[in-house]
Formats: sequence, structure tokens, C-alpha cells
Amino acid sequence: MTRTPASKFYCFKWYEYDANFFDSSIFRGISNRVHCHPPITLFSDTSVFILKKSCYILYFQSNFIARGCSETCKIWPCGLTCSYKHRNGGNNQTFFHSSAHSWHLQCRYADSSCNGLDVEFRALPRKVLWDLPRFVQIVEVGPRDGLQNEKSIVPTSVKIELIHKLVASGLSVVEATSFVSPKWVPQLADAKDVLEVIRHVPDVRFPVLTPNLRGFEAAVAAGAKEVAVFASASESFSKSNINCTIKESLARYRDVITSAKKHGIRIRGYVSCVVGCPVEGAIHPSKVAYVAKELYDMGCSEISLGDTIGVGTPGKVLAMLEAVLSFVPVDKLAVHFHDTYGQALANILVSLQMGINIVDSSVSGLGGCPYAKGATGNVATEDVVYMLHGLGIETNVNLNKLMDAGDYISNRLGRPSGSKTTTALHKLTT
Ligand SMILES: CC(C)(COP(=O)([O-])OP(=O)([O-])OC[C@H]1O[C@@H](n2cnc3c(N)ncnc32)[C@H](O)[C@@H]1OP(=O)([O-])[O-])[C@@H](O)C(=O)NCCC(=O)NCCSC(=O)C[C@@](C)(O)CC(=O)[O-]
Repeated sequence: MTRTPASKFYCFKWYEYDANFFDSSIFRGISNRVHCHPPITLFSDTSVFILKKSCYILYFQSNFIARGCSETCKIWPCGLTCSYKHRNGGNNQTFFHSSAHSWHLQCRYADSSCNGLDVEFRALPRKVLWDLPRFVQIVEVGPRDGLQNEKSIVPTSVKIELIHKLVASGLSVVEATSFVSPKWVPQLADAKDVLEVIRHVPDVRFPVLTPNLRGFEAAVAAGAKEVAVFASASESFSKSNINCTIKESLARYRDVITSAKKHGIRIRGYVSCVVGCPVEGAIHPSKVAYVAKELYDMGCSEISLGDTIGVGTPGKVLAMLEAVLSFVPVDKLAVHFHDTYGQALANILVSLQMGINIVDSSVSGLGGCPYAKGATGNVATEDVVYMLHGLGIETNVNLNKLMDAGDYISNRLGRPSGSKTTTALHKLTT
């Protein structure tokens, strides 16, 4: 068995079993040994899962098993996804009938014969969508990464209103601002004023960037409960962004992290330029893995891997993730993509396939780094939410309310939203 019980899915591996197997005591014996909560109750209907080849993996959603499929549910056998609903209610109906055929044939058979069921099948190739998370935590970075590069100073009241609107959409982690030098990033010179207002919002995490102990202390004084340190996998970018070498930055962050631990403050760690650097070009995955490991070992609770200039492609991202995953557990990793080459959603998808379920994004696709020439905005949160919801992945975010927040800040900045989803949906409604 793989998968954690918390994921609500339970995974079994099957080896060359036919229809009879699923009604057999061996089947029940295996399922009883599966460590899960709530316990799985088997229905005779489970004999429907006919697998022809060896080593298939089935996922059972807990409420499917427990309620006899009284609600929409999903099963991923043999790389196919099926979602179906009971129209007429009632449990213990047989959805699929035993046969020695493969799952695909089974689906077609069920489609034509199962009275009372609204059966909708989508064939999703196993290699592509077989192991996506059920829930993705979005870390909204618009108020910080999104605004830090804006030339005209955005009024503090607008930043605060934006954050309130983002929270109203259901976002539960919003990176609020940075306690960096105002000479380096004038746009965020009002960090204290922003944080002092929004920190009272309940049940939302508001991480803030802190480049050194001074920034950390200022953040704590303003009420920060979570901070983020930001190192780079590129030596050149480290110098241009925070004016020190990677080694020096890690020494600084060690001090920040030590102090944060004493205060019981959560620390996020960023690694920038995880695929490429504006000066050095391609960055080797081992460099990323090194910095990620250092930050993780120091005590960062989460490491966000930033494609700062948005040059990543799924292949490059996979290689980078593989290197990092040798040192940092997958549930401690987040991905942070800028969309310079339009690759961000594809990069997110492969990251999800690798098991990552924390994604940074910026409302309306705002963003860019003042020290990364040519970098465009972060991937738009609206587009990420649209994709995730389309995949049946929960985010707890209300897309309409999120688009309201995006419209608000786009209007204030005097330009159209950078979200393709927003643009498309607005065209439909105007
Ligand atoms: C790190 C420093 C401060 C070094 O800056 P420095 O000039 O090397 O350091 P310094 O100690 O000489 O300080 C210079 C001045 O800043 C003051 N200072 C010093 N520290 C602070 C502080 N915390 N808060 C407020 N003021 C501060 C300090 O007091 C001094 O003031 P002065 O004496 O000249 O009047 C500077 O380089 C800096 O603030 N850099 C931040 C740049 C930044 O925010 N970049 C954008 C981050 S985005 C990113 O990194 C990528 C990411 C995370 O988004 C992920 C991705 O997209 O991939």
C-alpha cells in the first residue's frame, strides 16, 4: 500500500487476479490489513474491478467504499479515471459486471448497461494523471512577489484591501509583504503598516520575507507569525538580489532561523533560480538540491523552489525536483513558477505528479523580480485554480471571488489581468 490515510485514498497493488478474486476471502483479507481510517467496508460491487495485467494500482475513495457510491466518486484503476453519480440513489447496486475483460472494456460495458447511473468516463493515461493530490495548498504571493516590482507606489490601503479580498476568496496562505531594505525594494517600505492591520485576520497564514535578522526582528515586532528566508541556487543572483554569496546568505539565514525557532515562528525557505539564472544561464539541479537541503536542515518547515525567471520546462523541472527530492521530503516542498515562457501550468502539473501539493501563485499573474531582468509575473492564481478544479483537485478557493480580487488590483494598477482564465470568463459574461 502507498499513500497516506489523510489523502482519503487507499492504494492496493493487484497481481494477475480475475473477477473471482474480488469476492474472495483473500481480497477481504488484504483489504482488512490495509491501515486506513475510516476502515474500508467492502461491498460485493467491488468485484467489478476487473484487472487483466499484473501490478495495477487501484485507488478507492473512502466515501465511495463507505457509502456505496452514493456520491460522485473517482477511481483510478489502470490509469483510467471514471466519475459517476447515482441518480436514483440506493446502495449496493452493481455498477459493473464481472468479466474477464480489461478495465477499459469494462467501462464501455457498464456505460451501456447500468440503468439509473449517470456514467461519465474519462480515459486518462496512467502515466499522466494517475497520482495527483486531492488537495493543493495555494500560497498566494501577489501582495509580495506580485507588487514588489511595481514602479508606482501602491497605496498601503490598496494592499490591505487586496489581501482582504484574497482571504475572502478562501486563500488561507497569503504572503503579505517583505521586511527588506526600502532602498532595495521601495514598493514594500510599508511592510509594518500592512502587517499590523492584516495580522488580526483569523485562520490565515501571512508569511513575510526577511533577508536578515534586522528584517526578522522588524517583522516579529509588527506581529509576524511566519517568515520566509530567500536564498538562491545561483551565485550571481544571490549577489544581485541580496548582495552576498550563497554561503553568506545561508549563514545569515541560520541566525534568522535560530531566532525564529526561539519565538516559535514558522519559517519558509525559498530557493531562487532553480532552473536558470539571468546571468549564469542554466543552473545544475545539484546546486538547487544543495541550497534546499541546507535550508531544510536548518529548520525551514517548507522549501519553495522558485523558477525566478520562468525559463523552466517540464523536463528541466523534473530533473531539478528529482535532485531536491533526494534530500527534502516531498510534503515539505512547494513550487513557485514565473510564466515568462508560458510553461508555468505545465511545470505545476509535473510537480503535482511528482507528489508536490503546495503551489505558489500570484493573483492576476502579477509579479517579477526587481533583480531578475526580463522575468515576467508569477503564474496567475486564477489559472492555477481553474486547472486544479478541472482536475478535480480541491483548493478551498472560490474562483469568482478570486477573480474579484484580481479585478480589484488590476483596476488599481490600470492594466488588464494577466490571468487567461479571467480574460476568458469575462468575455463570456460581457
Ligand atoms: C539583504 C539586503 C538588506 C542587504 O543590503 P545591503 O545593502 O547589502 O546591506 P546593508 O546591511 O549595508 O544595508 C543597506 C541599508 O539597508 C538597511 N537594511 C538592511 N537590512 C534591512 C532590513 N531588513 N529592513 C530595512 N532596512 C534594512 C540598512 O540599515 C542600510 O541602511 P542605510 O544605513 O544605508 O540607511 C538588501 O539586499 C535587500 O533588502 N534585498 C532584498 C531584495 C529583494 O527583496 N528582492 C526581491 C526578493 S524576490 C526573490 O528573492 C525571489 C523569490 C523569493 O520571489 C522567489 C522566486 O521568484 O523565485
